[in-house]
Amino acid sequence: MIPSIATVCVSGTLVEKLEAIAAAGFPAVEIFENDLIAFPGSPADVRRICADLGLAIVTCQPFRDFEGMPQARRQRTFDRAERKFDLLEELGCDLLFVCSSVSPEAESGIDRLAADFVELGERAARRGLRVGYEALAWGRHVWDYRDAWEIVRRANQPNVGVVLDSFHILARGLELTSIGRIPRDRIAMVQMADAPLLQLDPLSWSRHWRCLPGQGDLNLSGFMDALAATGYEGVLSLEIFNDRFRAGSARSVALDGHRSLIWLLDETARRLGRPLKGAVPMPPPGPVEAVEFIEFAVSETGRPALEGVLAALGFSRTGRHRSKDVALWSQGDIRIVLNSDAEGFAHSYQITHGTSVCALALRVPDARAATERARALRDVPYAGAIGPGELDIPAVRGLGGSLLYFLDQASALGGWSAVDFEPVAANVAPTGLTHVDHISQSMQYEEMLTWLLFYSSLFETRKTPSQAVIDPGGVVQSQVVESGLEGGTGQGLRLILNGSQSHRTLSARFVHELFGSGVQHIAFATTDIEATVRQLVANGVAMLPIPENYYDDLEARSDLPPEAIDRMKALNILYDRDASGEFRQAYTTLLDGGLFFEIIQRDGYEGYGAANAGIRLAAQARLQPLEAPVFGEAGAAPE
Ligand SMILES: O=C(O)c1ccc(O)c(O)c1
Ligand SMILES: [Mg+2]
Repeated sequence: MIPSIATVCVSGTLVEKLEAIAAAGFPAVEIFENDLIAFPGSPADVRRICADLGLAIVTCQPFRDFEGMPQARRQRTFDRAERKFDLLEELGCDLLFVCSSVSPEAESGIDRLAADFVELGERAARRGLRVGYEALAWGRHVWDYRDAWEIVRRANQPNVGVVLDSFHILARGLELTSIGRIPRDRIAMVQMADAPLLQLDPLSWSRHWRCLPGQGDLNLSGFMDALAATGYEGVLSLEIFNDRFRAGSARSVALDGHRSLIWLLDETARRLGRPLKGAVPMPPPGPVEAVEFIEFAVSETGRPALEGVLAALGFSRTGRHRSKDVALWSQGDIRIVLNSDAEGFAHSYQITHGTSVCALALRVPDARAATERARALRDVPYAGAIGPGELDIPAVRGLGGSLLYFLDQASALGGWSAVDFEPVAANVAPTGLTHVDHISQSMQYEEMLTWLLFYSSLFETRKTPSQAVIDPGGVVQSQVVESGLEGGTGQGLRLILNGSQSHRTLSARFVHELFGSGVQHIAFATTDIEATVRQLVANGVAMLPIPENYYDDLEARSDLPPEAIDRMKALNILYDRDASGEFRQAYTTLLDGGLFFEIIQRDGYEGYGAANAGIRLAAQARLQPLEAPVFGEAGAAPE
C-alpha cells in the first residue's frame, strides 16, 4: 500500500503543510478542498509545488452533496462535477472523491442513487478519470460502507469504486468482514484514522477527535485484516481532523503520521504472517526488560546537592568513569549516572535545562534490533563521541531532545558498567530501594500523542486509557504506557506521560520553567515502605506532608486498622487498593530542578495510585504557590 496523508491533518498554510508532508517522507498527498480554496495561486501552481517536493496528488476532496438530488437540481450537480473534473485535471490527479450526501434535499432509493453514479462514471471516463464514493458516518441516506458498495456495484462502472474510511466504518460499529468481499479493483482509495472511544455524535467525534493509528482505541487491526484480505495495494491515506494537531507543529504531526502508517503496516504483516506490499522490513517489536540506568545532566556546581539527595536516599557512588567527569550511583537494581562532563551531550543538555534527566537507558532483548526498528520507524538516531575503549551505546532522540539508549545482555553492551566505570566501594547504607518502578515525563499537551506513538511503535507495549487528574492549577492528562511486565525477565518499563492545557499545573510549570519536556519524577520500589521512609527521614530527606483529613477519610472508607493508618500518617504514606492488591506511596518534596522522587510498595496492585494523585498535587501546590517560580535557581536561571 502507498502511504499518503491529507493536508487537513497538519497545521499551517498549504505550502507549509506540503513541505512538512514531503519532509516526513510521504510519496503522496490528498489536498483538502479548503486548503486549495484558501491558496493564493492556481491549481497548476499547487501541482508544480507538489511535483517539486516529490509528492503525487491522490485527490482533491471532498465533492459533497452529489447523489440523490431531485430532478430540478440534478443537472446543476453534474455541472459542478464537470468543474471539479477541470480542477482535478489541472492538479494532475485522476480521482473524484465523493462523500455521501448530507443534504436534506437528497432523495433515497438505491437504484436512483446508482443511476447518478452511472452518469458520473461515464462523464469521468470521457476524461480518463475515476470516481470514489465514501459513506460518511452521518450521511443522510448512506452512512454504511456496505450501502455505498452496493450502489457502486449496481452502477457497474469500471472506473467507479468505494472509498473506505476506517473512522466512518468503526465509529458506526459496522461489521468488517464484508470489506473482504469487495473486489480490490473497486476500492478507489482507503483513508485511515483512529480515535479514542467517546460518547459523542459521529460528526463531532470525527471533526475533532480523530487521531493517528495507534493513538486511539478503534479496532484498526480488524479493519486492516479485512482490507488485506481483498489484496488491496493502493493508497492508504491518513485523514485526521484533530484540534491538537491543528495547534501542533506540522513537521512533527506529519512525521508522526508517517511513523504511524509504517507501524500499522508492519503490525498487520506480522499478524497475518506474510509480507504486505509497502511494509518496511524491520525487526519485530520487543519488550523493555528493565530500566538499565537513568542519566542526569548536572553541572559541577549543582552536583554536590544532587549527590547529597542520592546519598540520603541510600545510593552509593559505585563507579568512576574511566575518562569523563561521570559517576555511577547505585542501590539494589537501580543505577543512576551523574554526568558533569564539560563536553558532550549531557553538558549541552544541562545548559538548556538545568539539573535534569538527559537520558534513559533501557534493557531490551537485542539492542541492535531495537536500533534498527527505531531507524525504520524514522526515529532519530544519535551518535555521540566515544572515548578510547568506551562502548558505543546505540541511542535515539527521545522526549524533549533527551536520549533513549538501548542495552542488552546478549552483546558486549551488557558489560557497560564494567567497561566504562572503575568500581568504587559502596559507602552508604541502602534504604531498601530495589528497582525503578516507574518514570513520569511531563510534556506539552500537544506532544502527548507523539510520545505515546513513539513508545508504542518502538516496543511491545500496553497502554491504559488516558486519565484526567486534578491539580489545583488545572487538569492534567495522564497516560500510562507499559512494556515487558508480563512474563518478562526484568521489571519492565512503566512510563507515565503527563500533559496539561493549563499553564498553572505543576506539570506545565515544569515544562515552561525548565525550557522543555522531560522526566519530572522517578518512582523507586521498596518491599517495606515504612522502614524505607523512616530511614529516609532519619537521613534528612524532606517528605511531602499529607494533610490529616486524608487519613480521617482513609479511616472512614477503608477497613485498615487505626494503628496502620497512624503509622502511614506519621510517615506521610498514601494508600490505595484494588481487586488485585494493595499499594502504598510517599513522595519527597521538590528538588531544585523541579524533580521529585516517589517511594512505592506494591503488593499485587498494578495501578499508580490515581485516586491519590489529586491529594499529592494539592500538597505540592501548597509548597510551591502559583505566584512563585517553582523550581529555584536551577530552572529560573540556567547556568
Ligand atoms: O467531515 C467531513 O466533512 C469529511 C469530509 C471528507 C471526508 O473524507 C471525511 O471522512 C469527512
Ligand atoms: Mg474520509
